[in-house]
Amino acid sequence: MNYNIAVIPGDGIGPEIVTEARKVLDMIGSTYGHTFDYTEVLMGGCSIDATGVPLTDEAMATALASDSVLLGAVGGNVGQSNWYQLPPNLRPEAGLLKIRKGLNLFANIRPAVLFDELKGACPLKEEIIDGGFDFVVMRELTGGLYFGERKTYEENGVTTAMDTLTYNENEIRRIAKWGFDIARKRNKRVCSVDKANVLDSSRLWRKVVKEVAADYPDVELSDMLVDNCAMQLVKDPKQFDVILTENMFGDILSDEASMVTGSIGMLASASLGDTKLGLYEPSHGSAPDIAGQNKANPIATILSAAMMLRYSFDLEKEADQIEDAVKAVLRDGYRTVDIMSAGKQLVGTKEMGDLICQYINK
Ligand SMILES: NC(=O)C1=CN([C@@H]2O[C@H](COP(=O)(O)OP(=O)(O)OC[C@H]3O[C@@H](n4cnc5c(N)ncnc54)[C@H](O)[C@@H]3O)[C@@H](O)[C@H]2O)C=CC1
Ligand SMILES: CC(C)CC(=O)C(=O)O
Ligand SMILES: [Mg+2]
Repeated sequence: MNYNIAVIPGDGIGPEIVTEARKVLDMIGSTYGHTFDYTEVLMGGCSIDATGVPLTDEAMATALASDSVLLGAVGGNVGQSNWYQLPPNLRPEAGLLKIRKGLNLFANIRPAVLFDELKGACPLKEEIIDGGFDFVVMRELTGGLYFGERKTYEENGVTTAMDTLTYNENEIRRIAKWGFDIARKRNKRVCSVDKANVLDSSRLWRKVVKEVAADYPDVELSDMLVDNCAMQLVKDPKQFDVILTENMFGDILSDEASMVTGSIGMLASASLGDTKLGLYEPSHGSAPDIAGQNKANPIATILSAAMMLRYSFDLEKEADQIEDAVKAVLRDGYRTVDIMSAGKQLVGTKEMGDLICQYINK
């Protein structure tokens, strides 16, 4: 089969990690007789430099016409630049928000799995991670605070800035169904995370999630406040199967979840909607502090490419083979610097990609 993939390398480490994911896709393609045709698309800071905007209409049209989208990361240097003072629609991240909304990708799946091979890189105590853990963060992706009305205004000589967090019941219902459907294929437990003790949007969230739960009597539902969840993730990650939550809470909790798996460089992600067209990207950002140094861990992007094969193209066997190759490379002791521990062999971005390709055919 032939598949058309829109590729968005983006900024910072984006081009380096996407190169490795493409190598792995090509290796799996040549093994199974699939062809992946790539069309490169600009988004983020590189698009602003070239066109003046973070995502052009033409780039969006290319993504819409593709079978699937592979993304590295976008964004500038948080510590050292004034990027945050640009108007919201001109920040590199605005391209990402626009493409998620434009492709109607409201369901973001971020699997947090502790590979046996990486227990040494996990900061949690041995008795906590004994037996490993495997949960997913199911994050609503096109609503909430990142898409609400915002403004900065002067009143009585005082500058005030405002962001709004809005959800309607339909947006909550459709993501809740995704959460319960995924739980049904896993260990049948949904933990819905909100801030219903304070926020009206969370009170509605909790009510609608309970209504949806009535259609899934085989799935156990629990509710948890987000501050407690942040704590429980490091106290006892094994308790979770599917964490169902809104956009900003899911953004923050998934970064925390990544660290208990060993590194942010390990956490893959799939953004999906009502069609087979999905956007696949690592959960991390453009990591400007290590860009261009062959230090970035490409595994989150490579595992995201495996998710593309599974969710957009129904290529289960091929996706399994990539995941097995990643585990085998880790089992044999190869590590990028973010997951390095004593007695292991340090490799760079490119070498990690090459190793995973070699192990696909072992
Ligand atoms: N999906 C996206 O495109 C995202 C973009 N961003 C943007 O990225 C830029 C940088 O944001 P930060 O807050 O620094 O977050 P970040 O995720 O880029 O980096 C945080 C820390 O994790 C490390 N790190 C990230 N990915 C890594 C990898 N694959 N291998 C090894 N180490 C890795 C970085 O070196 C850094 O120390 C910002 O402009 C931000 O808005 C942030 C998150 C997601
Ligand atoms: C633009 C941000 C919402 C990107 C991000 O941090 C994420 O999706 O994890
Ligand atoms: Mg994030």
